[in-house]
Amino acid sequence: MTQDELKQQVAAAALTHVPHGEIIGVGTGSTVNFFIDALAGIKDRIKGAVSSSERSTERMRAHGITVVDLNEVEKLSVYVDGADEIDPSGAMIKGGGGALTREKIIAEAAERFICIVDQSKLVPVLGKFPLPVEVVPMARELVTRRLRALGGDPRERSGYITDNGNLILDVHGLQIAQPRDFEARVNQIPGVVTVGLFALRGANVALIGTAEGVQRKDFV
Ligand SMILES: O=C(CO)[C@H](O)[C@H](O)COP(=O)(O)O
Repeated sequence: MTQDELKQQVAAAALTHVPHGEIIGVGTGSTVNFFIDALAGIKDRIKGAVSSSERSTERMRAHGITVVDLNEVEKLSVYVDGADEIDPSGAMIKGGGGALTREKIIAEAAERFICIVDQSKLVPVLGKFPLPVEVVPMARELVTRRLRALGGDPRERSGYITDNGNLILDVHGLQIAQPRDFEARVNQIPGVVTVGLFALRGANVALIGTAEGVQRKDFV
């Protein structure tokens, strides 16, 4: 099976987690694109979706899925999103697609985070994928120095501006053995908008696309 087929398979499996008559949270990325396309087939089952990026909003609207402002939503039981890496505790690196801030906001608002990944995203320790950090432009050099002091090699994502008008530093060379501690430390650097480490609020369920079918992993 190709990687795209694995993504498509896991995206279809996530439909069973979509609650009837509710608004759901929808993430960003190529795996989520397959989920949005599958969701279109059952769009009458949901009231609408909260979107984590302009790209996902556009794709959902093209399918006739109603996109709702998070501020108008009282209850969000489920958020479906991909990840760049996920470790055995359900902690993730996200933000390869640059949507980490809105993703983290929606993840925090949701009762359950359903992570959809193909098996290549499973890692024993987070950090091989460069950790994205969204930064207010005037703090670029300050945050770069602080991240170096934490052992990383931050590199600005060239020519990229987030949906919120900020830049992204991709931090190479990390081995994040204590993701919750590391997330808290990076969050505290002034100028950091969001670190793409989702450990303090990790996944509740991972659906993993493998050549042998979709596997499910629950995290406590
Ligand atoms: O965090 C994300 C976007 O900001 C994505 O979930 C992550 O990059 C995975 O993307 P893909 O499904 O394309 O591999």
